[in-house]
Amino acid sequence: MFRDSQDTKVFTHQIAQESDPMTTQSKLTVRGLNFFYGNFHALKNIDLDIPEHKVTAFIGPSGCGKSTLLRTFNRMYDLYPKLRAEGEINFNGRNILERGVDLNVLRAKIGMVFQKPTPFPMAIYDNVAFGVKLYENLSRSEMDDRVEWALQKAALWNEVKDKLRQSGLGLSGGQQQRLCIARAVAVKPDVVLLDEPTSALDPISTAHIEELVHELKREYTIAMVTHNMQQAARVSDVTAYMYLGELVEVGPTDQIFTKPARKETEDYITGKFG
Ligand SMILES: Nc1ncnc2c1ncn2[C@@H]1O[C@H](COP(=O)(O)OP(=O)(O)OP(=O)(O)O)[C@@H](O)[C@H]1O
Repeated sequence: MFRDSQDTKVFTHQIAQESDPMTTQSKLTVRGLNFFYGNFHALKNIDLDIPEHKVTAFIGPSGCGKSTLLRTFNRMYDLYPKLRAEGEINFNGRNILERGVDLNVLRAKIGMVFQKPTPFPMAIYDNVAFGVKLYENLSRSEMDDRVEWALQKAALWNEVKDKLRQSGLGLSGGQQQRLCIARAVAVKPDVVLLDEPTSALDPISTAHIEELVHELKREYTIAMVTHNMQQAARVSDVTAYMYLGELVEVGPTDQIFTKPARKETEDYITGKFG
């Protein structure tokens, strides 16, 4: 657990000693991705590799397309008519934008946590078990084990183990967000997408989630949208800067924040723009 910003710095430094994120095998490979909201061209020719077992952060001014890009990774946009993606997003040997992809399976493999905590109006236990029941036929004791495992992964078990039958809506905002993370990991995904997961949370809950993200990347690949550049610097291995639907620059987080290759990136991260 982070005690103060000094601890956060030490932790971030340790993480920075890990393998070069840009040479790590990629989990999602995006090529020539374009996205349209009706006639509006929201993502323009995106090429990007999301490295396995790393945290990739998307930054950029409001409306630049960060959330849109994240939502293409599990085709969340398919819930709405008139939205269209073209190009390739390769995941486990398949272009997930193709017809015929089973979206339920895709969303189990590429889970998503939203900006506002969204627990289901049901017991804490059932919040975690709900998705698992859709994909697996577990016995009662296997399900108990899975629920405990997921809540442990989300660093929530100790706080809720004595009240699993109480409503998830009775938890604090930070606990609710960890419950949503437990729900996402319970189905054993490969990738977890986090869309501004801490923007509705207080600093202590935010530190909890950031620490959790560090832990989760050991087993999962993480892609995260954040408005908070300090958070991107603290938490991510790779940072991607977007502007007006284009991917301006992507690279190791240390490099993007200290020696960006593009002037536009530098202007944004130094606060001259945006
Ligand atoms: N449902 C929609 N219909 C039409 N246009 C949309 C829709 N959702 C988003 N857009 C537009 O697409 C562009 C990208 O939006 P997106 O939400 O991806 O940006 P963002 O970088 O995540 O912004 P923010 O940081 O404010 O959340 C914006 O111009 C936005 O107005």
